[in-house]
Amino acid sequence: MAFVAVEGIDGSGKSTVIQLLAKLLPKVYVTKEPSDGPVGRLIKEWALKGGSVDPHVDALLFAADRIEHYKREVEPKIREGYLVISERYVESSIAYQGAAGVPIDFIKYINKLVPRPDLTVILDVDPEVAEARIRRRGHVEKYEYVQFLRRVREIYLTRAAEEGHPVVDASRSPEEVAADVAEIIHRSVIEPRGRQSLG
Ligand SMILES: Nc1ncnc2c1ncn2[C@@H]1O[C@H](COP(=O)(O)OP(=O)(O)O)[C@@H](O)[C@H]1O
Ligand SMILES: Cc1cn([C@H]2C[C@H](O)[C@@H](COP(=O)(O)OP(=O)(O)O)O2)c(=O)[nH]c1=O
Repeated sequence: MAFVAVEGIDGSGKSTVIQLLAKLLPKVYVTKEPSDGPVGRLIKEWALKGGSVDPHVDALLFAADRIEHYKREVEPKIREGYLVISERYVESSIAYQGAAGVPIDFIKYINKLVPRPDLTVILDVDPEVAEARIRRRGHVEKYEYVQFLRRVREIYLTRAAEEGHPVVDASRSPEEVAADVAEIIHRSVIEPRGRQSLG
């Protein structure tokens, strides 16, 4: 049916909001990157724990995981008629590996093998707020430090302006954020498909 990517820095509330979206929208299939596949596991067990010496390696691994994720999981579920919502997709690589110094043209090029989503929504929150939320959650990972997340946020917002991605204020309650995101998905993804099927 359609494919939506929900993006934002760690602690912006993606997982929390996506769980609420699954209750607000029809026939939702939830997935995420890095995936649970072999490349995704390598990323989580090695790259994100500081194993990789160069962020280009991270970009390549995330791109490889994404191709596998899209072809094995996302594409089949779209064909089965689901509204597939992925927590993170290409914009995460552009924002995070871009902030780590990898040229954005390189990141775009290695992600050419997967299609653009029907919609990308950016959850936006001050990195200090996000960091405080993460601290309450527990483990902090390689890419989760405030000054780094400030650069990640800037790239997300630049990309949103360039590509027309809607940006949602994620500093509010999960319910308010989820209601806004659901309305955006309804307006730009679900309703246009309803009109198409009406001919
Ligand atoms: N809107 C919110 N307001 C306050 N706390 C939140 C909000 N959304 C999520 N949290 C909390 O912040 C932490 C990170 O949320 P999570 O959904 O895991 O973020 P992400 O998936 O973007 O890293 C969790 O402990 C969660 O309960
Ligand atoms: C998908 C993706 C994630 N990341 C980073 C963002 C996060 O800090 C980290 C893990 O993603 P995260 O959403 O935090 O997964 P989990 O909740 O399982 O820890 O990977 C990239 O740097 N590039 C990417 O392309």
